[in-house]
Amino acid sequence: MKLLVTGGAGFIGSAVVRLAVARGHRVVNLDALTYAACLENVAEAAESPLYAFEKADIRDAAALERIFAAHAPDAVMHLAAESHVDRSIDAPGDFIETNVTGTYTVLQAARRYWVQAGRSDGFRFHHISTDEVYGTLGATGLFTEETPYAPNSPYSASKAASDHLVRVWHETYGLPVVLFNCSNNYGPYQFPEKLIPVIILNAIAGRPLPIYGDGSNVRDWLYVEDHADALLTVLETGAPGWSYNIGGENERTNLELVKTICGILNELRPGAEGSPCRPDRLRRRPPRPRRALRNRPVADPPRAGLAPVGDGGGGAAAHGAVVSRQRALVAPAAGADRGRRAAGPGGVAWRFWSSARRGRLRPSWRGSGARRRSASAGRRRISPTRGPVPRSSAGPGRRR
Ligand SMILES: Cc1cn([C@H]2C[C@H](O)[C@@H](COP(=O)(O)OP(=O)(O)O[C@H]3O[C@H](CO)[C@@H](O)[C@H](O)[C@H]3O)O2)c(=O)[nH]c1=O
Repeated sequence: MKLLVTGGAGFIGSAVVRLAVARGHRVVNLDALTYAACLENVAEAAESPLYAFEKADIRDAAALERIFAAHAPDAVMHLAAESHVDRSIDAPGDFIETNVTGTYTVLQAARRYWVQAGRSDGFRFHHISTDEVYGTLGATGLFTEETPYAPNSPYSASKAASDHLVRVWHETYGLPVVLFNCSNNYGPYQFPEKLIPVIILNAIAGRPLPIYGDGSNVRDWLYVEDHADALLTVLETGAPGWSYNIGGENERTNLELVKTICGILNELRPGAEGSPCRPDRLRRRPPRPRRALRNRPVADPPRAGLAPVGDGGGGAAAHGAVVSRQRALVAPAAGADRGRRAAGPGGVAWRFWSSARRGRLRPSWRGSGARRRSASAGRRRISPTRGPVPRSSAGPGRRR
């Protein structure tokens, strides 16, 4: 397949580009190279004849038209976005511009191209969004694809708006779209403004470790390469008009996560100057506005399946790279036939498997108990008017 990946020099986008090229897809990386993007993130893939780069802004309709015509992609994977919640609180304008106007402009360009190319059924527009659109979880439960949208920050409101635009380009114009909402990604090349790279870099440098509130907010952590794997898998097997939640089934409070990272760093650099990472380095920061705190005890040891890669040198390690030990796999639902039936015609239900927590492979899906409302996994049909709507569950968790 030939993929047009917007934001392919960013954190999640570059993981998609690297994996897609490694799997033999042709990839056009479209990126404006704003502050959080870096072509080093795709240096390996860029050596491949399968790879091409186009520097462009997703709000530039003329550039998009040229790029669609020049490369004739089979699918768009739209990841270009402003993504940092804190920045959106300080300066929301860029988020509206890039995430809303930008997504609209890409949708229009994709639609025009798709119509001119004869409205191929095989074309796909994949929109990669966030579980932030669902807002705040209670002390129990998980987000599902049917959770009502309740964004709490300018960032999440802009992503919610973009999700609605994508859905409507399917409803109104028939564009074959698929929508993804993921939990917190971590892994190589993450820009050091998010929690994990901030903590790693500060700890190594002997600086204070900033924790918002009392650190009891809970996040579900998804290894970025597992996320890329899920996105490419659904690209090959998923049906248009559906949305999928993607999570790592790996919930930790922020405080537990920070302590885990400290523990790992202390093992790796015992007695080194600037280390060890001590609790007295924790610095409480005021909680971010409009973010309720939830305190939910997590039973398992707070190791979080994280292990560092690299030696603190350049590349990934410079951004505080971590790699998941549990290596959550995207696998067809146990009893793939049952999964297929649950998901509806042409679709496959996916579950996330994890060896985390008890050190062995086990399904992170725990069946159709009270927390999970049905046996169909992690997706919902966007358009209820175009076919049966499977009951859905298996969304990532998010508690603040
Ligand atoms: C940067 C930073 C964050 N935090 C807290 C705030 C949150 O409760 C938690 C994670 O913060 P962040 O790493 O900024 O990520 P968060 O706000 O959850 O949003 C992320 O996760 C979302 C997916 O849920 C993505 O859509 C966003 O693009 C991404 O930024 O850690 C701290 O306590 N200290 C910090 O220095």
